[in-house]
Amino acid sequence: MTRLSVNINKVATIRNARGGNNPNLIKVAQDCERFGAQGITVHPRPDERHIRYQDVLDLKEVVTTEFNIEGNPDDRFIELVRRVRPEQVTLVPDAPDAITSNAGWDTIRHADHLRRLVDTFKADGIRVSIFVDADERMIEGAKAVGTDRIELYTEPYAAHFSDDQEGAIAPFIRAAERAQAVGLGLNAGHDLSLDNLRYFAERVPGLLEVSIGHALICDALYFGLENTIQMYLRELMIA
Ligand SMILES: CC(=O)[C@@H](O)[C@H](O)COP(=O)(O)O
Ligand SMILES: NCC(=O)COP(=O)(O)O
Repeated sequence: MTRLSVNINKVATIRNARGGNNPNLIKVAQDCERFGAQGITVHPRPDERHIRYQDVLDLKEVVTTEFNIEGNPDDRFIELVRRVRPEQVTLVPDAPDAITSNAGWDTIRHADHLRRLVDTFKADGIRVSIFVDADERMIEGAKAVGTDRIELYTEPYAAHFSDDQEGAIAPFIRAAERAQAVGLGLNAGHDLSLDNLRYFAERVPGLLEVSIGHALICDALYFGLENTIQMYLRELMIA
């Protein structure tokens, strides 16, 4: 079964808009878990425009499901992750000025850097996932640096889903098969939604986890957080 990790970045974005503590990120994380989420994902960025570094420390005290910290491994991020020791760290190569993550790693060009990071985090007992495009060479490169899992960057799938479902999913099926063949665990995320999630989860083999934030929090405005999480979980309950 594919697990749902709820990315709560957008909740922090709303909180930060007024400088107070409404909505309370800690309570939202706990409620996501109570409503069925099997993990909590955060993606702190250097400008702390949504998740603050202190949030990550505070969340560590309360999250009882899988805690997944995503981000670009600069020195501050590495120090934070090593201090918090979440169940999983996901390495994402996003530039500090990127609006959101917009590409996976070139795991061949950055092999030495990634290998050092993987070794460091694994020595701390943290599972490592590397964010990659649905490109078989990049998956083989990820395997070569010793990561436990990869996270497939699903924005291209989401962008093409409405006009060509089969074409949109094809590279992701190939990528997943490659990951399985080389023995890597498989996560996926970015722009997954109630529209495109079931089709993805039904067709991509070995999908262990999806992390979903933007669309899920938008849906919660209409359906409420509890209903929304249940709706996403239903999309993942595939016989
Ligand atoms: C790696 C990934 O795809 C997500 O973590 C995404 O980057 C969410 O970040 P934002 O909420 O800042 O868009
Ligand atoms: N890793 C992807 C993630 O955490 C959430 O991405 P999105 O659903 O906010 O696009």
